[in-house]
Amino acid sequence: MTLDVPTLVLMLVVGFGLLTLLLEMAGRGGLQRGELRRLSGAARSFCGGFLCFAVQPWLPAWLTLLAGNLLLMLGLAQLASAVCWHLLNRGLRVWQHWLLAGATLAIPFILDASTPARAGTMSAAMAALLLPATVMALRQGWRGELSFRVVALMLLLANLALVLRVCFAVWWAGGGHLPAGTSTFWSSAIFMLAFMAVLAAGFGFVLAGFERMAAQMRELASVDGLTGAVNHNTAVSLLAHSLERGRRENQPVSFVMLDLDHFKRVNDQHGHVVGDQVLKAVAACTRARLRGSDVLGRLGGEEFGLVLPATGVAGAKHLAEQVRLAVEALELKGDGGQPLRVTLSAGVAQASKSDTPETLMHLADKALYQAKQKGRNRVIVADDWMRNSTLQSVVG
Ligand SMILES: Nc1nc2c(ncn2[C@@H]2O[C@H](COP(=O)(O)OP(=O)(O)OP(=O)(O)O)[C@@H](O)[C@H]2O)c(=O)[nH]1
Repeated sequence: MTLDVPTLVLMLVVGFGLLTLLLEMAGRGGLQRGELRRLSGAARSFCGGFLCFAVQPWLPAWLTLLAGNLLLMLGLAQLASAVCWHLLNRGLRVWQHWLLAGATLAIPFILDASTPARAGTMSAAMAALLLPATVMALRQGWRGELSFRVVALMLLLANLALVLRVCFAVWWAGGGHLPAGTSTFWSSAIFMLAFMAVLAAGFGFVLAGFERMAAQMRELASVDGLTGAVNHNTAVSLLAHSLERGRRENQPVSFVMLDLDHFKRVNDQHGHVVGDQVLKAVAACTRARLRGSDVLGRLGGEEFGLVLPATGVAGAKHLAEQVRLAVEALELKGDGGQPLRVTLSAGVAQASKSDTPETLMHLADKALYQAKQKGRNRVIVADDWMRNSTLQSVVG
């Protein structure tokens, strides 16, 4: 198979056209992220730019070169901006806008220059526009979505190809040439390679957008938006997992149920906004006392649960007591800015070999009930009597 420049140009027109279509569909399908809108703008500009080169035989060369290079330059700036938005949630820096403006204004002046001079200058400007985004994608993007690594590698390849083209142009302008006048072909082919890498980066970007959205959906489905604690279902699943692991590794597992005392009064006296702030503060102060392997779950309104792997009843009681004291010491503010104090009660239970998440939570709930009965603001550990009555109620 032999490849010529018009075929390569046409392939890029079709490729960027498909990317534009894909991004349009993704946008309509709900993937309306800022960076993908910018990427869509970039894909349109690239498609338009290569279309200008494709119609070169039928239009004045100066017009197609001017419009084509302008659109490619604009596309690269939009691509760099999309990378910035994806990684840092911000647009291009002011100096990048100046670079774009300078490169754009320079285009009309280099149209009359020799082919190597024009190719070298344009490629250098394009590489300069793309370089900050490439470095950012390699440094920050590498730690993000796996598909973004494709973007980072393809941007690196595009940058390398553009730099290679600059070197080739310098060598060419200095009198070097390839046999049988193939210099123009190779200069164009390296240019096309750079934009094929940009095209691949574009498709990688779409995948990264989907990957990020899927992660956000997973988080939304498992985490309580107000407190950041995992929700009820997730807490139960994680407790089941910890019980299974505890049995296999012969390690104790404990569960603590925490409930704010007279929380209804807080809401009634200070309103739901203050109530929400209290819940957030209690969750944050509890989380600060947990190990990395512990789990804080929001089981319902003002009720939280702690899943404590590799923790016996003494450790769990100690932790619950620490949380109780820390919550009691929290300096909160009511709706008028007046000091507001809250307390909580806790029920602690250590799992037996045969416990399921339901029986263990039921047991901790019994202990919590007794803590409330005994006057609140205290920690009660489930005893044998509670365990027997729990078993009877579960079996019965
Ligand atoms: N602000 C706020 N309040 C909530 C939320 N979820 C539940 N609540 C409130 O929490 C209160 C729970 O009240 P109760 O179940 O009577 O319990 P309590 O007043 O804490 O009394 P004890 O548990 O017996 O000490 C209710 O007023 C609910 O409206 C929430 O997400 N935000």
